[in-house]
Order: sequence, then structure tokens, then C-alpha cells
Amino acid sequence: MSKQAFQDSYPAEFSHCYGCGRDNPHGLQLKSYWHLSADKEHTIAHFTPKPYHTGGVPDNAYGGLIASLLDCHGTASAAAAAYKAQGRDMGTAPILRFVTASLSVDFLRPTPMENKLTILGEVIQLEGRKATVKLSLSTNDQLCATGTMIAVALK
Ligand SMILES: CCCCC/C=C\C/C=C\C/C=C\C/C=C\CCCC(=O)SCCNC(=O)CCNC(=O)[C@H](O)C(C)(C)COP(=O)(O)OP(=O)(O)OC[C@H]1O[C@@H](n2cnc3c(N)ncnc32)[C@H](O)[C@@H]1OP(=O)(O)O
Repeated sequence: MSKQAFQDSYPAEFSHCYGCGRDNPHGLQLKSYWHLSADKEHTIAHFTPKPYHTGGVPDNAYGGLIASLLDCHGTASAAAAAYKAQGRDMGTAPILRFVTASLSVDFLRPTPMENKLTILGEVIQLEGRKATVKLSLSTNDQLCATGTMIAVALK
């Protein structure tokens, strides 16, 4: 299985995303990978907030940052799962790219700053152009946020 980040397989013209574009120097540059645990196949990404990613309280991360991390990890996970379902390596033609149609986030507890965050994804359904992705964000073994995304493949 490839160790390449999903986002590093995107063509250059799709690499400017604020959340995950490798060619966006002002963005978060999130990188997502397959992650095989004992029972399930997940996707995983890590991110360590910088002091300027805080919300109203300096010790805690901004909720929009958390939503952004789930957003980009979710669409990347949808693309990876769709390529896998077609038995193709990511990035091979025809290009499969997903955008977010809906994203709900439950903020379960404040997310501490300057800790490494772990974002997990699981594509629970792939049907036609639509993927449903379950998402979570945790740190220090504490679940801070969960999300559900509907991602739709661009025509
Ligand atoms: C990113 C910019 C968007 C423009 C894209 C252009 C080029 C960019 C290409 C690639 C991007 C590359 C890298 C980006 C990487 C990550 C980005 C991070 C994620 C984002 O930040 S991305 C930005 C925010 N995102 C949007 O900017 C989407 C705006 N929106 C639309 O562009 C349309 O709205 C679309 C495409 C979503 C659907 O439109 P459509 O006409 O293609 O398809 P249609 O409506 O037929 O839906 C097909 C099936 O999805 C179901 N469905 C649709 N919407 C649903 C909903 N809300 N809830 C539940 N189910 C839904 C239908 O019910 C049907 O299901 P069924 O087949 O079962 O009937």
C-alpha cells in the first residue's frame, strides 16, 4: 500500500486548497493516509495547531480549524476509498475528486492547543457519486470532536 499522502496524488491544479493544498503556503497542508488497525481500515491525518489557530480562549483550538481538518480529511478519504473500490492507484486517470456536500461537527470537549491532533476517517458508504464519511478528532486519547460528511464526486 502506498505511503504517499492522498493529497500528494492530486494534480497541481487541485493543490491550492486552504486545508490541504501542498501548493498553498498559507494553508494547513493536511496529509491523509490509510491506517490499518486490527479490525478496521481507517484513514488518518495528524495536525499540531500553532498559537494563532486558537479560538477565543488561548488554550483551545478554534472550532473552524477543527471543521477544516475534518473537511479536508473527509474529502480525501472519500477519494481514496473510491479509487480503492475501483482497484486503482490514487491519481490515475480518470481523476476522482470529491467536494463536501454536507459536514456536521459535534464539538465534544475543548481541543487543547499545541498538541498533536489525530484525525480519523472511515468511509461507511460509497454509492454512486456519494460517499458518507465518519470522522473524529482526538488528542491524548481524548475524543474532542466527531463529524459526519457527505462528499460528492465531481462530474
Ligand atoms: C472546492 C471547490 C468546489 C468547486 C470544485 C471545482 C474544481 C475543484 C476540483 C477538485 C477539488 C480538489 C481539491 C479540494 C480538496 C478538498 C476540498 C475540501 C473540501 C471542501 O471544502 S469542498 C468546498 C465546499 N463544497 C462545495 O463547494 C460544494 C458545492 N456544491 C456543489 O458543487 C454541488 O452541490 C455538489 C457537487 C455537492 C452536488 O451537485 P451535483 O449537481 O454534482 O450532484 P447532485 O445534486 O445530483 O448530487 C449527487 C448526489 O449527492 C447527493 N447530495 C448532494 N448534496 C447533498 C447534501 N447536501 N446532503 C446529502 N446528499 C447530497 C444527492 O442527493 C445525490 O445523491 P443520489 O445520487 O443518491 O440522488
